[in-house]
Amino acid sequence: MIEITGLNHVIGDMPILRDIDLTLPRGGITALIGPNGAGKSTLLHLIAGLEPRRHGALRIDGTSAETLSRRDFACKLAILTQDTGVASRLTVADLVAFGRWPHCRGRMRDTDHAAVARALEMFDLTELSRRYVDELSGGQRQRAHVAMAYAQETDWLLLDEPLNNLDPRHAQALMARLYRMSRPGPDQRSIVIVIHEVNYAAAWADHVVALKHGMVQAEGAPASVLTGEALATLYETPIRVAQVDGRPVVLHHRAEPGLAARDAAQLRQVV
Ligand SMILES: Nc1ncnc2c1ncn2[C@@H]1O[C@H](COP(=O)(O)OP(=O)(O)OP(=O)(O)O)[C@@H](O)[C@H]1O
Repeated sequence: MIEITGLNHVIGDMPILRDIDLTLPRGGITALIGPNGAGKSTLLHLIAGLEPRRHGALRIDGTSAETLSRRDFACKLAILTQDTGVASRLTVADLVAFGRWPHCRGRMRDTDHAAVARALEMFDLTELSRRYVDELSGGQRQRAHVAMAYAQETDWLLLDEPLNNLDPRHAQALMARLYRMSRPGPDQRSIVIVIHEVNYAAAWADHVVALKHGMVQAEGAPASVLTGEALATLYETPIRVAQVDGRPVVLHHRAEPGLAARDAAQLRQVV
């Protein structure tokens, strides 16, 4: 598990994260949700050591983050940030191979090539492997970056909005793969994922953490965090939640009750 205690983060004189005490369970999918600017990316960056942590403690699977070397850290935890940049004149296979750097330091062995091939296959990229990354569509490029993080073969996978640019088929396929790899087994991964479309959290997450104004507003199982009342408070907008197949379905697109029926009635009158 990842244990965060007393985490505070300030940029200039602006508090970004405040008094975060959080335990992210090992195995399964933890979804980080919350409005724009809540501090979700900052929290992932601090966990991954991309930004210096000045206040608070971080333990990863029982080991204090300070005692891990950069290389050990990179073999334990991979992060996909929102700002991946576009790697020009790099093929998909080359990009994914970057995920092997902490293991091979640029000297790819058979095991590294095999890991790259697995990652390409896992994310439906085998046919695109020789294409240049800057010639891919946004969704294909996003999948290539997720594959790079996956190829790092770490216990922990931190993904900041990996569903960006993905169409429903690929978004669902990605969540299904993450779900499968996070189930118990010898290669079980622990996934922490920032998601804006809360229905993907509702459908796939085991644990949900809701952040607002740099603080944890709620955490727990999807059914306990993804209620209409809690989400309306979190996002400061009307939100209704229905139940389908025993899981919450979040209706945030037009949440006023009866609106669709009234629209339809009005339309009938016009016609
Ligand atoms: N480099 C920076 N300098 C100043 N402020 C920053 C910097 N990076 C982030 N912030 C501020 O920190 C706060 C949290 O940002 P963060 O990106 O962590 O939020 P988020 O929850 O991931 O948002 P989003 O959903 O929009 O991606 C925001 O108010 C943002 O403006």
